[in-house]
Amino acid sequence: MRVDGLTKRLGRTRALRDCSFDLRSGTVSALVGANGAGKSTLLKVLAGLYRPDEGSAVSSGRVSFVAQEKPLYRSLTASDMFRALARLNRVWDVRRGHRWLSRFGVPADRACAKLSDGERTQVALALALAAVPSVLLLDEPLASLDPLVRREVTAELLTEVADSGTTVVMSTHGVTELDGVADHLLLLAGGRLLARGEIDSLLRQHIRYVGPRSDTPPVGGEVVHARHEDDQSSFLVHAAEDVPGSPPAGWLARPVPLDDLVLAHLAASRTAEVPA
Ligand SMILES: Nc1ncnc2c1ncn2[C@@H]1O[C@H](COP(=O)(O)OP(=O)(O)OP(=O)(O)O)[C@@H](O)[C@H]1O
Repeated sequence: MRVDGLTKRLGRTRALRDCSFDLRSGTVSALVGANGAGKSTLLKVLAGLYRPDEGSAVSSGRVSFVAQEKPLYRSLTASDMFRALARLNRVWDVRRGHRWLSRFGVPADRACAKLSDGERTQVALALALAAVPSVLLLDEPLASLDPLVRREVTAELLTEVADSGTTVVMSTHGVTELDGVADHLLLLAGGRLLARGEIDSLLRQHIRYVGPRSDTPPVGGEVVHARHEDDQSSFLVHAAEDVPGSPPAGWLARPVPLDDLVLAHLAASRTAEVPA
């Protein structure tokens, strides 16, 4: 997947601004950002539902998209939809779809209108997987699922995509759920990509320094967050390169968990003025 200088306007809103990133096939990316940051818009451009105003977005192979609203035919059962879509798609693995539903105990012979919200999510995921996609785009797929099923769904999805080499981009507000699941992070704020890259590298490059009261951090790099007390300062620094092993004298260096890293960037983006 290659996105280059992507800008998308919706009405008078610039929902995406000059976004660029590449994703190798088989990667699993967490797409995070505040409400209105542009996550759904990015997924819709990647799915080919929106055309870029500037720049480009190219995904190779078959693309499956599970939209946030999970539109399904309410009067049809999952089995009805599997049959109908088998006729419309050249590649269609109905057994894979049914396997997913049985795994989560979702009835394939009940009209979607009579399923719970979480069960409808499972039908939407089953349809997306039955299309045997090379790229799987999921817009907040976990939102309607209970905590135990969330964990099971992410684990099962990982197994499914690892076996097939599928590239996954999944938007979410629950970053902790994707810790250990996603290998890439795409962090959007005001339509711009604030941070992106391999999660392991981002975690190595973000360090919290705690030391004597100071207006400046003890090392170079972007200050994502700073807090000052009477005789102590704390800086969360994003270094361009991996951070050296030992901190400067008088300072403690602490690793930053993924959810803290994301929250710090989101908080910083809220206070920063985003130029129109
Ligand atoms: N059809 C539309 N017309 C005009 N503006 C729109 C339209 N759809 C979305 N927007 C605006 O584009 C921006 C990005 O919206 P988007 O739905 O992509 O955000 P999001 O990150 O998915 O948010 P959420 O986490 O709340 O789902 C928002 O400011 C939103 O108000």
